[in-house]
Amino acid sequence: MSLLVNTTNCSRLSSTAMAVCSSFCPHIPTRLTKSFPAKPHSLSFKAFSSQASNASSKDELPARVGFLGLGIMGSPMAQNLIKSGCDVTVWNRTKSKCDPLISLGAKYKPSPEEVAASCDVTFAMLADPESAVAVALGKHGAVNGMSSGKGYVDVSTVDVATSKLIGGKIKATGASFLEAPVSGSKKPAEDGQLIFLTAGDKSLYETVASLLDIMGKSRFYLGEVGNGAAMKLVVNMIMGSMMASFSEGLLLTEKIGLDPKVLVEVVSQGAISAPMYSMKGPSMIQSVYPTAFPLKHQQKDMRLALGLAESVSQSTPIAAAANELYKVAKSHGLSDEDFSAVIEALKPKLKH
Ligand SMILES: NC(=O)C1=CN([C@@H]2O[C@H](COP(=O)(O)OP(=O)(O)OC[C@H]3O[C@@H](n4cnc5c(N)ncnc54)[C@H](OP(=O)(O)O)[C@@H]3O)[C@@H](O)[C@H]2O)C=CC1
Ligand SMILES: O=CCCC(=O)O
Repeated sequence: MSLLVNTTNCSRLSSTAMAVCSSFCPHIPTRLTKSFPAKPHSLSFKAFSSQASNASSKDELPARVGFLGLGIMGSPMAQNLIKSGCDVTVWNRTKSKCDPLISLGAKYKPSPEEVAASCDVTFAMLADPESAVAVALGKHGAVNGMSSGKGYVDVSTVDVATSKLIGGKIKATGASFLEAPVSGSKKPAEDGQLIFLTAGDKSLYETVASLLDIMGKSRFYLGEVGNGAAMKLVVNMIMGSMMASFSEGLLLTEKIGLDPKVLVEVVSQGAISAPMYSMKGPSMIQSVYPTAFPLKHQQKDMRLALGLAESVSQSTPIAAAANELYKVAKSHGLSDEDFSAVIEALKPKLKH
């Protein structure tokens, strides 16, 4: 059950929430208004699970926040925490991506282990299950720096088994674990408008609620570890199929002599309207794909979603067909383009 809370940004949090927020971000005075990133819309709705409605009521010690993984998503998320006054320590495999954040005031540690050891709560935003495991559990991985009283929040998109593996090892140190994959892409990450799909330790969820609210517009608490990962995969499975279907529509419109720009407009006014179509349609028509969500990650999510479906014998033929298109697009060197480049897999020159 969800409770909808009408709010604009942290400046509208309750005084209790603000007090907890400032305890996480010691440089934030109780009045937060100017410290938080501006939200693009003057009014937005925040959806919280019913259990989360008092999530900011706990009195926590001041927290040092770690952030591992500074790619398209991790960088702006960490940046929003820093801009909000949080005490943030960063690490990224490619060190140069830490530099802009260090310029903004972040501290740097040379390994996930050292970040986790020096922070109360550590977030991880990694590419895929393999990198999430490597950073959490590998040599000098975060698990080596975890102990009772600390928390690890994995916001990467991974499968249920991976999340359970990481969560289990983290919890074995006495620390808490929360999975919190996000819906929303590069721009929502920059604007602090992500949607968190969380599951795991409820106490950690409550502890980091104010931090999630800096980076996002809503958060769902879904129970035991795996539920957040699974929900995220279902959402992205739908999105991947939608994009593949939209691609077919754009190309068919053009083939029959109609203007695909008009199709985008027609779609935007009807029941199947989706921001994704209006945002990406115009550039797809021009065959340009500025990367917000890399195609390789969308294909990874289709693969993981199909595995999830297989595990419960759920038939997903549409998603399976869409996945094949993403695989074709990858095989033609489009992995690092935006996932809307899947349309290229339907063009004659790319046909096998
Ligand atoms: N982009 C989007 O719109 C969204 C993405 N997501 C998900 O968020 C996660 C991150 O996505 P995004 O930021 O776009 O991806 P990027 O590819 O931009 O960033 C991936 C991050 O993972 C790191 N990484 C990759 N492999 C390893 C490894 N073996 N060891 C250590 N670090 C590694 C990269 O480090 P390095 O810089 O050194 O390469 C980088 O920090 C993914 O799980 C994705 O599915 C979720 C919602 C939206
Ligand atoms: O995982 C990527 C999600 C992208 C989006 O929600 O727009």
